[in-house]
Amino acid sequence: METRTPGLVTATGIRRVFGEAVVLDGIDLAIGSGEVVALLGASGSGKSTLLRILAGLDQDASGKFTTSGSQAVVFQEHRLLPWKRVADNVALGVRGDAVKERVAAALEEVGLADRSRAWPAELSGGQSQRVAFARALVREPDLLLLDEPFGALDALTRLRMQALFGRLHAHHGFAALLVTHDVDEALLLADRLLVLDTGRIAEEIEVDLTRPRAVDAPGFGALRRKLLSLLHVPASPEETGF
Ligand SMILES: Nc1ncnc2c1ncn2[C@@H]1O[C@H](COP(=O)(O)OP(=O)(O)OP(=O)(O)O)[C@@H](O)[C@H]1O
Repeated sequence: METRTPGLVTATGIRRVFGEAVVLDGIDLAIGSGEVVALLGASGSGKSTLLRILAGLDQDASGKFTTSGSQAVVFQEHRLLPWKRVADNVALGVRGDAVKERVAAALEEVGLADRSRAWPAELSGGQSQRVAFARALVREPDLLLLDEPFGALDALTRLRMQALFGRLHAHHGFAALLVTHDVDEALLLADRLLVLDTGRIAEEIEVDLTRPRAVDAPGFGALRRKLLSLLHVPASPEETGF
């Protein structure tokens, strides 16, 4: 694993308003080298807004933040250019030496070495999202910003993609901020969880589960129940009532 820059993101007092609505109201956040941080919260709690601010895609927030190292972003939708073949999509905007070889290596890593000449329209949703990951990897990011990257995939493909993410992280050691609605995904992948509620980070949880992780490993269920309760989701038979 390569050595990465420590303290990739440091944010203090991030505030974002849309008209009258205060969406983020003083967010403090730090992401260290190689750390995977999952960001959870109800729909509309401001997860994507925070990710967009950190990615530099929303420049109208107040507060302070610094980032160091290189970044890549993966969205829920793959955002491939339909008129470019897979390899050309991955290579888009990449500079430096041996781009062709780096693109081939990234496609190999996501299991799509044989689809480099395909058009995006010829790929399944899961394959398209693999290409989106290859496009991020080829930039050799210190930090990946992931906005529900598996949210549009069917349940089985999502599990495969989570495993792929785990392998890529173990190999490359990038840090990641993972916006997700999926409690199991957060517990499988993250070192730390942040729960957004009414504009603030309401809860921060260290995930002290050993790796490799599995949903039926000891401790997983207890953390899952705690997280669902923080997210106000009924989990026990008494709460679900059916
Ligand atoms: N460009 C915008 N203009 C006005 N309001 C916006 C804009 N972008 C986001 N918002 C509002 O900010 C709030 C937070 O939106 P955001 O997309 O960050 O939430 P989220 O937690 O990612 O939601 P979801 O989980 O449903 O994707 C919402 O109330 C949304 O309507």
